[in-house]
Amino acid sequence: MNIGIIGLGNMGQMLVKGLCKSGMISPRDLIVYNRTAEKATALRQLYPFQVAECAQTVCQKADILFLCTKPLDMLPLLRELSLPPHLHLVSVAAGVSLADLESVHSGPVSKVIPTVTSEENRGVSLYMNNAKVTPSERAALLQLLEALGTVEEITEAAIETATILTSSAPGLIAGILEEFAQAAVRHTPELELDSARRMLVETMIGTSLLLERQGLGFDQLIERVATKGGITQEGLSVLGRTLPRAFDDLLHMTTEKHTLLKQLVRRQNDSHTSKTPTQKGESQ
Ligand SMILES: NC(=O)c1ccc[n+]([C@@H]2O[C@H](COP(=O)([O-])OP(=O)(O)OC[C@H]3O[C@@H](n4cnc5c(N)ncnc54)[C@H](OP(=O)(O)O)[C@@H]3O)[C@@H](O)[C@H]2O)c1
Ligand code: PRO
Repeated sequence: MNIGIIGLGNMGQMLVKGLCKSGMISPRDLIVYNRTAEKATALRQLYPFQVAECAQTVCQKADILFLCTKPLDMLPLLRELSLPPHLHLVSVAAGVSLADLESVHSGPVSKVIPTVTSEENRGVSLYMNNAKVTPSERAALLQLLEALGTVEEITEAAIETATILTSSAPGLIAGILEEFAQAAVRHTPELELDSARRMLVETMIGTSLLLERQGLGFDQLIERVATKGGITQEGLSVLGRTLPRAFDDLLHMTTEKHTLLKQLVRRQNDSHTSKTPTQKGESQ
């Protein structure tokens, strides 16, 4: 099976690395195109994938096509291409709905929200597909996504909040840890910032292992750490007072951003469909 990838930024590169590292595919099964050709050069030393001279070649050669451009680059690019009717199109763009994708492709369409952690074959891919995706196309895609970690089938109604929990979360967790390290150094200048960061990274990895290998729930882990009447309990009380508001704000603002992005994509689509065929021809 030829797996096409258009766009070799964070997500395109994650797909190359995650799929190849998993052993599920050979790099030669991948056919890749990026606007800036040089981006493929270094990665190709490690994973000798096929490089296409243009996006159209990827569409012609691929059995399944991962589109990994930014949301507002996606529909304009798709409109420039001549898509084979049976090509299974897989968009990874936040804010681009199945309906948006169906407006440019009459064949099978899936939407996946991957995560950067899948580069290490761990993490959650969110997945949904339209009615044109056949059981065998779905199975083939799920097999690839399962090589990248776990898969959660999701609805449009839940995907935005789930995106924050799975796909934004690696960046958000890094942001939280950085704030934690900075606060520690503000509080105790004798502690070096890099040392605080190292302590937190190792502690986070150990915490993840306890949660996973011992199957502990968050509440059980808290019980094992927070001695009754002890120090950690004081810290947890502060978090209980301050974090609900912070996370409510975070979810509110990220939902607003999703809404704005969806409006921009919709507007882009509307302005295209309202143009006359002559105007469309002129703008190409
Ligand atoms: N980053 C994440 O963790 C994450 C997670 C889930 C979903 N997503 C979604 O994934 C998409 C990509 O995000 P990203 O972080 O990977 O962005 P990115 O690093 O900016 O990568 C986008 C890539 O698309 C390429 N591109 C743009 N227009 C193109 C065209 N016409 N033909 C070929 N290639 C083109 C760009 O090429 P150049 O090199 O020329 O700029 C760039 O390499 C977004 O839609 C985002 O919503 C991202
Ligand atoms: N990265 C993309 C963004 O920040 C989508 C979720 C993770 O827009």
